[in-house]
Amino acid sequence: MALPIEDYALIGDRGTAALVGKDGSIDWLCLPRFDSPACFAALLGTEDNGRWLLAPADPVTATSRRYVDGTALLETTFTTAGGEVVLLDLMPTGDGRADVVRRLTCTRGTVRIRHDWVVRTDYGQVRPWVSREHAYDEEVVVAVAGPDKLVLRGPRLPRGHDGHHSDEFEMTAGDEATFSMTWVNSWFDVPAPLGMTERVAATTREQREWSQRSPRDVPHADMVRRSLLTLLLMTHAETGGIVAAPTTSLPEDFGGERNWDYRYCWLRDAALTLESLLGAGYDDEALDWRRWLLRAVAGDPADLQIMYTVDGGRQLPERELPHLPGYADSRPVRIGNGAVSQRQNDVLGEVMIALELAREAGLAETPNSWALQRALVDELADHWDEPDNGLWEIRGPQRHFTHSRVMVWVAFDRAVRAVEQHDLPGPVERWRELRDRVREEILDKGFDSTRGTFTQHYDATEVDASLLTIPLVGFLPGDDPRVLGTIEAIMTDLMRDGLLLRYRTQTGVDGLTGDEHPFLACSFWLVSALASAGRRDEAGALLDRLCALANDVGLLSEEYDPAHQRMVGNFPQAFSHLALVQAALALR
Ligand SMILES: OC[C@H]1O[C@H](O[C@H]2O[C@H](CO)[C@@H](O)[C@H](O)[C@H]2O)[C@H](O)[C@@H](O)[C@@H]1O
Repeated sequence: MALPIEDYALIGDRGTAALVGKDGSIDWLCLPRFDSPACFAALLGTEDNGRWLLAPADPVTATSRRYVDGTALLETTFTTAGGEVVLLDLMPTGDGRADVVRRLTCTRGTVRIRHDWVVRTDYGQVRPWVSREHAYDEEVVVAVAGPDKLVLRGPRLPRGHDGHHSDEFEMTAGDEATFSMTWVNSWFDVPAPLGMTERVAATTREQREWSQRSPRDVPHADMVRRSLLTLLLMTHAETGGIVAAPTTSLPEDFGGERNWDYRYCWLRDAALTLESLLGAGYDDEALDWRRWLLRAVAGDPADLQIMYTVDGGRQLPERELPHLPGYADSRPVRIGNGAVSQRQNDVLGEVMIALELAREAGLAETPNSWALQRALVDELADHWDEPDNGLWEIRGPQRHFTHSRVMVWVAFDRAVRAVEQHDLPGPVERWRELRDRVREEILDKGFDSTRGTFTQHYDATEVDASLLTIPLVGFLPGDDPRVLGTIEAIMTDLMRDGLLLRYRTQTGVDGLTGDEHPFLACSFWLVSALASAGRRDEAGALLDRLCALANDVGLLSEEYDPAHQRMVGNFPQAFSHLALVQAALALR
């Protein structure tokens, strides 16, 4: 049985990432890429679906964790009656390899350690062939199945029984034991051992240098730093693609069907991530992502997808994995994502905002980069009035979602500004005319003058938390009475225990069964909207409360269940962390 979501921490090498539990077990790891099949999938099943445990065998009386300052190196300290042992977990970056390093150091007394290495490839389903081999003057344990080869190294290698490789050994104060696991394709030889000391030092240095550039003149500067570093870990180093989260199917509703695969690059989430990185002064990342975008979207603008694989691939068909029982029995476990074929009209607006910010940060347009934006805006100009599935990717009927309409306005607005302010070529008269038309339409059909609020879609009287972005994208000023009315209506209708729901599921708008919990990004948007309305004290108090919801190492999932005080949904979630950064910047 997996731990509560908040009991996990993230380590990663910017190619993939792992979740390490407070109990010393790595319960989720896909190798070599975020969206590769998992070789440790206990998170969505049992330890027999694969995990790697290193922890005291004796009862643990206390556990504490922290990231080594400014890095994603995780340190877990276990105390037992007999002593104390510190477990350092990391995935070295920057060398193009896929390694996990786990170093145990006994700091006090004597501690008996339990080691359990259970590899199950293909999302916890396939038992590999495991053998001992000699390579590079040492004995190693090698697990092979299909395309995967996993090589375990260490001072004491575990022995096989019942599909597990296990061991127990004693450590006394001053002892150190370092284990590593390396993935290669099965047709390659066992790779050379890692230059451990040098790679650990280099990873520490790289991450520290990067995170030291994070802004300090913002509230919750440490949380902002951790969020930015978490977003960096979700950015694929080689391709520049940014995943929405490193997990699949952590449920939005425990025991329910709202279980989705987030290990892909949504244009919306990636553009918003980039906006927060640029806002925090990280300009270099914009170039990598723009290159990613140009490659992913290349071709006919009519073929634009709302999400891609991290290398820009277009195929991510949704399917279920019946062999996994799911986190807390939440079935089905899904891989791939059916939302890929949806129409979501907000996406281009998000992309145009991010690219405008990049331009303003000094990233010059190339002929290709502007030609692409122009082609996409022209394509939108031919379809701007069509209904869509909205940013929440509802699986019910398509609608004219007010948020999507506002983002259509944004797309035309940023295109007009590119011509007016950056001298880029384009049919500015047509874009201006469409921008003004969609604006009038929104104010006419998306606003309920009786209640004084914008509405979820043109046929609804319901509100939706996405409307909080209206002042943030510049559609109306933050102190406009229509914005203030919308903030009030959202706080009245969607607040649950001080946190915001995205929308009320009871209307059936999303075409799904079950309910969901407050969506953390929406509460961060409320912070930003309150700040733009001049209500900075209220905004600051809400930001304090939201930051306090992060787990002990500063990570947030997608949603939060205030009644049971637990995290819900995929973890850690870029949407939550990027919105945290933007909220803190709004209160700078
Ligand atoms: O709630 C239904 C939808 O949930 C997922 O989408 C959510 O996550 C996306 C990635 O962070 C985000 O872009 C979107 O705005 C969220 O609603 C899921 O991926 C969808 O398939 C699902 O329909």
